[in-house]
Amino acid sequence: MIASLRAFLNRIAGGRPEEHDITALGADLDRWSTTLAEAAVEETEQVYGRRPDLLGRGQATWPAVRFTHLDDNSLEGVVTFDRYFLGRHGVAHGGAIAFLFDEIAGRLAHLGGRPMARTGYLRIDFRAIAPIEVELRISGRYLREEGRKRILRLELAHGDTLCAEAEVLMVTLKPGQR
Ligand SMILES: CCCCCCCC(=O)SCCNC(=O)CCNC(=O)[C@H](O)C(C)(C)COP(=O)(O)OP(=O)(O)OC[C@H]1O[C@@H](n2cnc3c(N)ncnc32)[C@H](O)[C@@H]1OP(=O)(O)O
Repeated sequence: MIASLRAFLNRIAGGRPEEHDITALGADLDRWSTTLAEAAVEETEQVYGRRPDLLGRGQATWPAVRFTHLDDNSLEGVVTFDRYFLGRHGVAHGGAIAFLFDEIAGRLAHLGGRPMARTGYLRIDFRAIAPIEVELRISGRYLREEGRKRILRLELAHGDTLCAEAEVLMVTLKPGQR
């Protein structure tokens, strides 16, 4: 279903359907919204975004990263921004890159069984355009750990071109902190 939803969003973003198809699609979506409302559950019970075994952790609105290497202190992977993540002129939206980086930072921060942490800052430099619909490389590693603070470095590259880099602070949550 998630793969279908991802493909659907991509088609919506890249398509210009006929008027009658737009009307029919809206009606179909409304019907499904009603059905899904009846299946609503609490956050702790939901499946969406909670399947690390699936591409994109089982959520359709996250750029689908495929990790090629994971150890306790670093990760590498590939990602393709599809049409849904277009900013303009064939280039990925900067917010999509921020979304990608925050998610990867979350993954990196919790490697090696480290305790739960949240993003304190995510400082991004956009160095070159990140084209959509081509495979890009992502990498992340620990710069240092200081008490509750984990300082991480992330990179997004197209071939030899560095598209974006970020320094991220992840802060270990205190007992009882949400
Ligand atoms: C597996 C997939 C998981 C996906 C996870 C995705 C990650 C996310 O998106 S999390 C959502 C976005 N982030 C948030 O909502 C966080 C909101 N902020 C907070 O909750 C808090 O500010 C929090 C937890 C980051 C830090 O607060 P708190 O626990 O009170 O820490 P606090 O005692 O103030 O600071 C601890 C240290 O971090 C430093 N610090 C905290 N925030 C910052 C910051 N923005 N800039 C610089 N330093 C900071 C403090 O200076 C302090 O340093 P030191 O120990 O040297 O004095």
